[in-house]
Amino acid sequence: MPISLFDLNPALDRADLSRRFARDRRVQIRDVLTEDAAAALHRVLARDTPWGLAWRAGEDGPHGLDAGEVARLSPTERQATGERIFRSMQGRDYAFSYARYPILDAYLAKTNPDGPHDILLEHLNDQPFLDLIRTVTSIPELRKADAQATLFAPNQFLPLHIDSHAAEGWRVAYVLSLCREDWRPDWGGYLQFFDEDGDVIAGYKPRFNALSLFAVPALHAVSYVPPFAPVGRYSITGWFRDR
Ligand SMILES: O=C(O)CCC(=O)C(=O)O
Ligand SMILES: [Fe+2]
Repeated sequence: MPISLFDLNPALDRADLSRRFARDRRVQIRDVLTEDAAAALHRVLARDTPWGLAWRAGEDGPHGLDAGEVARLSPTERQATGERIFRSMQGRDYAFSYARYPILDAYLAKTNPDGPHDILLEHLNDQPFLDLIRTVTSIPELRKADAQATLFAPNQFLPLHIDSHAAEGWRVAYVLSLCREDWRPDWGGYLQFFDEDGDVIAGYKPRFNALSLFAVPALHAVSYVPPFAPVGRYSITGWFRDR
């Protein structure tokens, strides 16, 4: 029998998770999948995902490059992009940089029909998973999820923002973290939550097989991954929507 990419851990304490989400508007579900499913999904990210690049530097962007476009960037273009991002963050402009593979876009464009990313997207939108999320969040209207694979490599980051797309039906953001078990806190890449004064009120370390959920809008960021971190802040992320 092929290994499933998405078997939920049957032992989750849904009542406890739901109490925590109601209290904090966020919760992290550790060991959300079975060990085998999480390992299979990690292999898809580490071996079978054609990573593109998402970046922005102030008014320049957001840009979404696919893997082929990234491969064709000249060293001069790479350096110029890095400098633009650097200057934006030195000042007050918004910028970001991370590797990504847009799973929903690829599904709709039939880029790799019935490939592992398509199967994953179907599981994310299947009743067992949506039921878990509806129960934990107590939002019965949640009806679908989009998805992208993301990889924050050294020197990448996603600064403070709020996911302000409520008008498009975004209700709950999710990050399924699929990193090494022994991620060192000093390697950055935390999903951090902030108060209005800029103080960090919570932060989730990159983990293997942990699903973070939070109601949006909310002030959050992915902290900078320093040059000495190993490549590997892998996740599947997106939003659960009510329409
Ligand atoms: O990867 C994460 O931890 C969060 C990603 C995020 O905030 C976003 O894509 O809007
Ligand atoms: Fe976000």
